[in-house]
Amino acid sequence: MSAGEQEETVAGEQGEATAETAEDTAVTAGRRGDGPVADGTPTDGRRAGGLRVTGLSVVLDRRTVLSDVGFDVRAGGWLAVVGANGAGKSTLLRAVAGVLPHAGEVLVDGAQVRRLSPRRRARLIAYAPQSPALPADMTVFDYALLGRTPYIPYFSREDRRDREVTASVLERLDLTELAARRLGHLSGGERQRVVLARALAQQAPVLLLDEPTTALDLGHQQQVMELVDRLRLADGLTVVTTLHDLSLAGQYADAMVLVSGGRIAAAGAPAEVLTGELIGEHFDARVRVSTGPGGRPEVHLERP
Ligand SMILES: Nc1ncnc2c1ncn2[C@@H]1O[C@H](COP(=O)(O)OP(=O)(O)OP(=O)(O)O)[C@@H](O)[C@H]1O
Repeated sequence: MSAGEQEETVAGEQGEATAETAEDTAVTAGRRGDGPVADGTPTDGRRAGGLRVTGLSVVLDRRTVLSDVGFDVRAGGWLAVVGANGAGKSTLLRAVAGVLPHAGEVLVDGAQVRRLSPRRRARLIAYAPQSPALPADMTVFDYALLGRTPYIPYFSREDRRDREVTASVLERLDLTELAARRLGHLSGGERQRVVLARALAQQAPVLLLDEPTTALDLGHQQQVMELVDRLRLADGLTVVTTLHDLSLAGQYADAMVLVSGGRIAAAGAPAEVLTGELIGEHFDARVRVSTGPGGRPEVHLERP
């Protein structure tokens, strides 16, 4: 049984089914059925990889950790989820990934994810957790190959294409040299890239990444973010990622939600969310926000 299955379920009533009118797609964060749209364009949640989350609530250990969270991400959009420690970001990603019991709805291309078999769901949503327990004796290649499981028929083994996809992902993440290495013998940053490799090998249209860069050196941070962005632009991948590095989030995401106390406190374009005022209020930090290339916000810590 997974950790998610052991955790306590469900707050509040079930969320509504997908909304279909223009009014229903209005950009009003935190209301059931509403939410920001990754590029400011309304989405009907029915295009390839379009993600809609409505009325998402999670109770853990009798405590409401997420309350009535809603947002839309257009197919091919990149939504960054930001917020202070304990705000509920990882919980949000885990609920969307379907590994945590929740109230509310998650829709991909209009389909209610909770109604799909785990196998069908895994073909739609790939999730790279922050620091999963890894089997120490498994090789890097075999672990990344697990991403192909939803495509391998029951009672069969992977085929040549599964191995090719896996090898190609490892190469793009600088992991080819480590393919035969046991997971127990990797550094923190190498482990993090292997977890990402497994998610990418899944080739799902929606990719959820929980803090994908925390253990990475600068070069590998850039490599991972650029790779994800290239996949997004080339294949229309829809990306949702939590990120503590607000400038990095502002550089890559085209929409942002700020989570605070389990609710969405602000939502919109990065420049609308990454303001000195909002960061001061929700992170208890003093910062200066400047405008970088392309008008994207850059956040600098300032000594009080
Ligand atoms: N199994 C659990 N039982 C009870 N409370 C939990 C459980 N898991 C997480 N929480 C609580 O839920 C809240 C949200 O946790 P979550 O991990 O989603 O925060 P986060 O925003 O991702 O934080 P961080 O930035 O530190 O990673 C926290 O207060 C945490 O202590």
